[in-house]
Amino acid sequence: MKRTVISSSNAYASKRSRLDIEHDFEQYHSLNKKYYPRPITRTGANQFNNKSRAKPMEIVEKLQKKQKTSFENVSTVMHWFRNDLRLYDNVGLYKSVALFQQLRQKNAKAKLYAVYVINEDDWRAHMDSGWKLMFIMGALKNLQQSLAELHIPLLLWEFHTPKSTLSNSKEFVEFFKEKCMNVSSGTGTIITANIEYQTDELYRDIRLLENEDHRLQLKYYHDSCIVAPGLITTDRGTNYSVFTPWYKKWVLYVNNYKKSTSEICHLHIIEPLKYNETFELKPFQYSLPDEFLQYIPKSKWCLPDVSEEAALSRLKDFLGTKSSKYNNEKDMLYLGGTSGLSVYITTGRISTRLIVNQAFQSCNGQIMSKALKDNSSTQNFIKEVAWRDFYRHCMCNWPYTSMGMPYRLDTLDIKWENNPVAFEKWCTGNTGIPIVDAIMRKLLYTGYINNRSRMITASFLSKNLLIDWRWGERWFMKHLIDGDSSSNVGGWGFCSSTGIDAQPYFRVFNMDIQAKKYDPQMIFVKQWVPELISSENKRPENYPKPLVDLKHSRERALKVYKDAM
Ligand SMILES: Cc1cc2nc3c(=O)[nH]c(=O)nc-3n(C[C@H](O)[C@H](O)[C@H](O)COP(=O)(O)OP(=O)(O)OC[C@H]3O[C@@H](n4cnc5c(N)ncnc54)[C@H](O)[C@@H]3O)c2cc1C
Repeated sequence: MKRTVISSSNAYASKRSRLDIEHDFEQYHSLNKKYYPRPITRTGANQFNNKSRAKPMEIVEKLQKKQKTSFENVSTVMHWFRNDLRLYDNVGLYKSVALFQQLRQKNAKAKLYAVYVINEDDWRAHMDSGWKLMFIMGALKNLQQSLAELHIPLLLWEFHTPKSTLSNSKEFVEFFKEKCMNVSSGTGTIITANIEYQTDELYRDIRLLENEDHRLQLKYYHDSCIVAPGLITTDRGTNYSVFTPWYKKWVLYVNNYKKSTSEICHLHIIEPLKYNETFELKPFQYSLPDEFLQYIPKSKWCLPDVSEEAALSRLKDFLGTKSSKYNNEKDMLYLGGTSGLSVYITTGRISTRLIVNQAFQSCNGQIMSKALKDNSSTQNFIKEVAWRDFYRHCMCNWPYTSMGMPYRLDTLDIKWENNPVAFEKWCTGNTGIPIVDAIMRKLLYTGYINNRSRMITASFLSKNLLIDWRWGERWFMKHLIDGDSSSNVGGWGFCSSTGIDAQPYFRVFNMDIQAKKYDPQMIFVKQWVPELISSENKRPENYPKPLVDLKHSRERALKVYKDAM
């Protein structure tokens, strides 16, 4: 990702000024009660497991089965963009164009639109970061231009209510229907959209499906995964909760498609439209409120290029130069050894099908080696992209993990220490453990840290500090440019031993070993913790003493976890 080059002292100065702003650490301690006054309980979560409560994804599928498409009195087709802000290989958009072409044969005046809906309350409830929202706003402007070249206007609708309402509410359904009616001048509209797998979003879609009528028909599609949720099950038809066997099936599934084509994944490319609708391209009037931008360093921030082309060229660069070294370099803290594609993937500026198709070209015809341990660098890169699918599948299978609950419900009994002062020090990079502080400061300053960094800091928070992993999970969402609830919950569950296919509880990262292995010359640490630049082996006065003793805190974690599990 292209970012401004900053000197270490700038980084620290900027972090200090940000500290003055960051005051409400309590918001990370629990779900926001304004939006979730009655959070799900362990019993409620178990209802999904014992099938006494239907999973939202199943409800969507059931409702969709009953649907029939009718073009009667329909004049408008509209694609509703969500986390799929791209033209290239977008299933819902592709279907939208196909439906429109069918409709056009019946109604020569039919129109095709695209829409994006802003609900700031959804952003607040989900703790979307300023970095990510700024990226989305830039991407929308760019998308508006690209769509205009296809003669498709992109509308921006804002849903605001005085009482802070999420989009899974009946108020939203009314708002949405009314907006559609206005666009189609009182006739019917067909909406296409790609499914988002978090429960709030699925319940929003369910509500809309339940309120379908002749004025509004909704068509939802699987798009964000390479293999859609529900397609990979064990031979007994149950859901996988362990990655490796799931991944082997995933590979089989993908290879099966490849047998009949030259590509490994099917891409959905829209043909040029024979359609020449003219309209005035008006700049969007919306600007992000300050509350979402307060954590962004004003003087130095630099967003990655938001265009679809930038995502493609980033992929090309990565596959051309770095991917062959991925196995050795992906974890190094001082190198950019990974693709840096996550913000593009999270916001949907690039499809993971396209990524895997392109990466596959350098895999000698095999997406995975016969023995997993022999996977080449590029094969392992594809495997990482598969982890993203895995976590999405899991969120559909265990929906309570999208409602603030751990996958392993027994871990609710862990007696967290939850020291708010220790939490603040972790958040702001002042724990006195250099590697943790360097990573947390980088996160604050840039909105991005690599996977190893996320694992190190998540392990430190949940094990060494014994702070409920959900505090850290929320902090990450609020500060990551690529914040994605299923991967974030999945990653935190893995590191804190509370989630799906997690590390065993007795695996506690040793911070000294992590530092020696992934930043042996302290290049990364000295960049972000400039206090340590000139300190040979002595701890300088202006750098905090370690918040915990690593050995003692490890033993404490083992005991507390063991007592609960
Ligand atoms: C505690 C924790 C929190 C995380 N939170 C997020 C998050 O909010 N959003 C997010 O996109 N990823 C998250 N991850 C996964 C991973 O760290 C990032 O996807 C990755 O660091 C992004 O950088 P990259 O694009 O350069 O990755 P690359 O190594 O180049 O990987 C390419 C893509 O594969 C996917 N991917 C890679 N590793 C993982 C993984 N372990 N799990 C799921 N998908 C993966 C991502 O889409 C990534 O962009 C988290 C991991 C942990 C341990």
